[in-house]
Amino acid sequence: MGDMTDAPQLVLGSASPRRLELLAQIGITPQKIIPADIDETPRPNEAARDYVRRMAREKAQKLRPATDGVILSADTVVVAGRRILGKPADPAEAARFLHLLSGRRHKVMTAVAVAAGDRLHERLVETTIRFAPLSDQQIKDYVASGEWQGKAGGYAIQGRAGAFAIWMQGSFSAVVGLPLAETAVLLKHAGIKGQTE
Ligand SMILES: Cc1cn([C@H]2C[C@H](O)[C@@H](COP(=O)(O)OP(=O)(O)OP(=O)(O)O)O2)c(=O)[nH]c1=O
Repeated sequence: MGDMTDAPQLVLGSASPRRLELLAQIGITPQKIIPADIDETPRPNEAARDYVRRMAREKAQKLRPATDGVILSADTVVVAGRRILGKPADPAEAARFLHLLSGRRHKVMTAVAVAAGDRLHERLVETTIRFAPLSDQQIKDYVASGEWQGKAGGYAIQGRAGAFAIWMQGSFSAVVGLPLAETAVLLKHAGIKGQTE
């Protein structure tokens, strides 16, 4: 049997292996993966919410002209007070981020954008997490593990940093990079269904 559906093709506009795995978790396999390389510099005084939405949107818009089908992209940042923490550039920055997050509450914001035809829909999901106080040694060991690489805020809750998170309110999948409930709804409206509906 060939492909009997007339569902549009799905293009995942992301280099994140987490986003691909999260989609697989709800039975969605993109036909193509095309990471979008955009300038991730926040504008002066740009609010975190505005920034993360703009990033998700710009990733989708960058791919739109050359890409048919439905495009899914997302962006995740950690927000501590008024500071936006993206992916640390090096181990020293990862350690600085973890010192900042130690013993405090912070937010993880993930925006997801779905472009279909000339329409673009987005959702922003915010999760609040509280970290236990982290000792210098814990931070050193964590940075040495390398798990901070490519992760907003310098940690991955789905790995050993799960032990740092003593409380959270929001969406676990959003923290890992893609809010599954909201993504499923956006994709369904664009004609793409997973195995959960
Ligand atoms: C806070 C946190 C982030 N992350 C990841 C999710 C994202 O992949 C990454 C944030 O970087 P992003 O810039 O959102 O995404 P990316 O560079 O990985 O991929 P692309 O831009 O191509 O879509 O941090 C975790 O995996 N676990 C966590 O606990």
